[in-house]
Amino acid sequence: MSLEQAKKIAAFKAVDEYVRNDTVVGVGSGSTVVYAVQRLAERVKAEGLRLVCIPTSFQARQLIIDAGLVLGDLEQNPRIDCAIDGADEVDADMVLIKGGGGCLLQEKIVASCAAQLIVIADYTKDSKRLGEQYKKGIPVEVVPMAYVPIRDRIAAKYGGKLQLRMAVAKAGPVVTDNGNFILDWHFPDTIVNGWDEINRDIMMIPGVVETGLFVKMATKAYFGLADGSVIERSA
Ligand SMILES: O=C[C@H](O)[C@H](O)[C@H](O)COP(=O)(O)O
Repeated sequence: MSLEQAKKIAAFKAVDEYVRNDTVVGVGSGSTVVYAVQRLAERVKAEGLRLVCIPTSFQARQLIIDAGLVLGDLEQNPRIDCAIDGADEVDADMVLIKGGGGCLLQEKIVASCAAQLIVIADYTKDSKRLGEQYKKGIPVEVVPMAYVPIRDRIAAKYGGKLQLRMAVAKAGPVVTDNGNFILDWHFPDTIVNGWDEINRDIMMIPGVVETGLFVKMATKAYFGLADGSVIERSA
């Protein structure tokens, strides 16, 4: 089974188990969420479900609109029943790295408004510790004018290297949906836990907007496996 199939079975299972009539759904970002939106649209059509979908990015908004789903926002729906989102890595304690695709701030806001954050992923995201499989570091979204002092402070305190994420089809850095830059922190592999404190500490640096560390947020994770099965992990 391909990686895409593994993403799809995880996404379908999450939607089937968590979404029912009148659910307000947070729609995450990334390549796995595409399958979740596909399944939401299929079920709306087949079962006549009434759903409201709250996007976590420009991409998610487009997915919702293109699928003909009802688009909502936090002004009208400050309480979300479940947010369904991908992850770059999930550790044994259900700490997540997110933001590999540049979306983390709105994802964390939406997840914080949700009764449940459900992670959907393929088996390459399932790790004992962060950095075991995902090698692109922990994204930190920062106000552009502050990227150098923030970079230097995190490196001085915790070690490792922080790289300004550069755009591919544009000269210069990636600019997030919120107009910010992203520093990817390639943290030293001596850091294996204590992410809650590290996250809080980094968040206190002026100019840090959000980190891609999601600690104590995910309630359940579905991992699609190569053999066609899906395993679940709960917080
Ligand atoms: O910035 C992107 C988001 O945090 C994604 O949810 C995360 O990168 C996982 O994306 P994918 O499902 O494409 O692996």
